[in-house]
Amino acid sequence: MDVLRTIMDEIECVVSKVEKEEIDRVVNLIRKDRRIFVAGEGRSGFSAKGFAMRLMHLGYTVYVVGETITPALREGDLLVGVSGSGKSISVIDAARKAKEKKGVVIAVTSKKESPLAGYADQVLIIPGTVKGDTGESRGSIQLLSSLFDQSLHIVLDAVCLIISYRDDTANESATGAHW
Ligand SMILES: O=P(O)(O)OC[C@H]1O[C@](O)(CO)[C@@H](O)[C@@H]1O
Repeated sequence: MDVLRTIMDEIECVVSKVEKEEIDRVVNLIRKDRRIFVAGEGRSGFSAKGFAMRLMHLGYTVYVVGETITPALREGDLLVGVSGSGKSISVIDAARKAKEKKGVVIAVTSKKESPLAGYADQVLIIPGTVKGDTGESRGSIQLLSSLFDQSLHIVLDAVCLIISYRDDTANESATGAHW
């Protein structure tokens, strides 16, 4: 089996199923006049941090939930919770707290019917295989949540690219924000 070819085909299949309208609504919720918090566990957390870093390069005020100096979320702030399964407790908890504080919640997940999605004002469904999927329904040769993780990274980069077009942010300016 050509493993690389199969992985590329799997990613293309998942990314092609992401709703463009959901991406547009997510882009519209990301504004410079509101603070943005990201939350995620494990590999989902790594992608959430990558997303936060790129938004910082684009001039947004971004924090990672759980980091040492992350402030409290306030009314009107945005939480982007990332969980393929939609079941990771710390991410659900962050979403619940954000709603209690009258924040806006985006859930980036594979599962529309998950606990995380239940707290969301807006979902971004990336229908890639996640760790709990079993049998035929996995639809992937890869282990655990790899297919979700890979597709997630591409979709969040697409969100950042669309934001850069909207804000007219050039590569040079983003480079200037890089450490
Ligand atoms: O994306 P989820 O479902 O919240 O899972 C978070 C992480 O949990 C793990 O199973 C273990 O950290 C990772 O594989 C996964 O990225």
